[in-house]
Amino acid sequence: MRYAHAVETVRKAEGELMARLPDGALMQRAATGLAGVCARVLPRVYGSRVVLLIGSGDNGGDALYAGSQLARRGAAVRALLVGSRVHEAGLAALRAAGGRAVDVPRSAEIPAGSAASMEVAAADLIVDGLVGIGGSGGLRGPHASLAILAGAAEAPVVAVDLPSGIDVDTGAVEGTAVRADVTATFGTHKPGLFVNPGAAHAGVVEFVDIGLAGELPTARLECPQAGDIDALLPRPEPESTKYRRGVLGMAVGSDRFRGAAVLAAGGALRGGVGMVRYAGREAVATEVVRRWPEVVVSVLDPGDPLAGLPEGVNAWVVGPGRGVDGAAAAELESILATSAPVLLDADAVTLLGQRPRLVRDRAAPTLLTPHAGELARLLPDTSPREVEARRLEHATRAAEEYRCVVLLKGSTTVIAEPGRPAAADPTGTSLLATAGTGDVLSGLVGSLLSGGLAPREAAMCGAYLHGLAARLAHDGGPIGASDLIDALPAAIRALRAE
Ligand SMILES: NC(=O)C1=CN([C@@H]2O[C@H](COP(=O)(O)OP(=O)(O)OC[C@H]3O[C@@H](n4cnc5c(N)ncnc54)[C@H](O)[C@@H]3O)[C@@H](O)[C@H]2O)[C@@H](O)CC1
Ligand SMILES: [K+]
Repeated sequence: MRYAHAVETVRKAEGELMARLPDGALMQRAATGLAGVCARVLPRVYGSRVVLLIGSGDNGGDALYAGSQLARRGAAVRALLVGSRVHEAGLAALRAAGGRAVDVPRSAEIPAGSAASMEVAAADLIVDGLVGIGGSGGLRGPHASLAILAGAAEAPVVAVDLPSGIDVDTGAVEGTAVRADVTATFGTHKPGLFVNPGAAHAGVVEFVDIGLAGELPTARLECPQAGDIDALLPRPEPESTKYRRGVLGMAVGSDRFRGAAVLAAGGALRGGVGMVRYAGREAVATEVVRRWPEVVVSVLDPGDPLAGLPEGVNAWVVGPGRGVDGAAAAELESILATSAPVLLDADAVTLLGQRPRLVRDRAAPTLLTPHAGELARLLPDTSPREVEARRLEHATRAAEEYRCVVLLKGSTTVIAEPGRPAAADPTGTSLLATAGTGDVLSGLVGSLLSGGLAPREAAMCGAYLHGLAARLAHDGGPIGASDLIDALPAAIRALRAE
């Protein structure tokens, strides 16, 4: 598991650790780790041209000390000083090691042909020490110009602690931010490194241990790795039966959206469910069985559909392609009245917006799996764009307001549960942005719920496998939701191999 802590927590932990260590010891640890990351990114250190972008805080100090270590190993190191101040001891160390510093004019624009722009263009490696956890908002003035120059340069960019300009606690990017190839982060991960758009600016994140672990409380955000998912995933045991492995009820699809039912059932079957019990109209049930003969169907009578809902299931998936009419609302209410865990997706999430108490007052576990548009409907005065820009914040708010677990789908899938650290899925990919992939996810997560995982853990495992399956299914061309289903067994096998 990778753990991320909010800025306030990092500062407190660093303060406590610093009080017990000699002056400057933490910065030396950070700088040594950073220099090691830089040395691995460069084909060779000796003779390389390294350009440091230096702001006025300790983030610049880390970069200056790391630069001094690289200079001692024979790199030609230039520091571009852009802040109103500079970390003096770091600068002295760089100079003593043979590095040079150039003052960048404080004007907003850095003209082409200026010394700074030529240094950046000719670099073999660019180190972003503009701002770290002390940053606020998008980059301003010459900081922004340097970030843009670094983005246009050929050289790889290593960010110090985090890419300057991303919001550390949320991953929001409001204005200009550095785009890094590698981020060397100190002491603990920061939430913005795991959540887009911040995550996309961070590149590969390398953790540098500065001995902070003992000072840190419970994480704000967790990012599961293959081994965590493997450990959580229910496995069939010798005494397993189809009932013990889980019976999943599915109220999905409609005459208009038959494919949603077929895809959701496929996601469930390949997720390892013991049995799928599909409930729906005859035409849909026929399609489901044609594609998946192992599904047991309950054909619902249009005159009295609630009477036909199967009993004895140990989790439900409701909503994809089901519609938002009165019958769908009555069905949702009836399923939420059971004591089984229920996953609500798509139309069921939309219906919930008008009836929040259905979930709020529920004793049994409930999991919502909206995309940004659906989540926006659950929160008054919130637009889908706002949800996309600050995913973690909005998923957390919805989980608290509806007192349930929320998996927010999208560019980074995040999972929130009141009183627990949020989780960010690391496998997401834009390959998943096609019709029907959400239906597959609902079935997959439903199968894990029916297998006995709690909603938060089922959501974490489902999101991870869903993204991994997309990556495995991809062989250069586009993929569809059906390909994801086919790739799920390989994704589960790959967990063990990783
Ligand atoms: N506190 C500690 O114990 C340690 C801190 N370390 C480093 O110190 C960093 C934090 O240092 P600081 O607290 O000095 O703060 P930063 O170096 O992150 O930046 C603060 C400075 O940047 C300016 N600034 C903020 N937002 C800006 C924006 N959007 N555009 C332009 N300028 C902006 C501020 O005016 C301020 O002068 C960490 O990220 C890490 O790199 C490490 O050395 C490890 C130890
Ligand atoms: K930085």
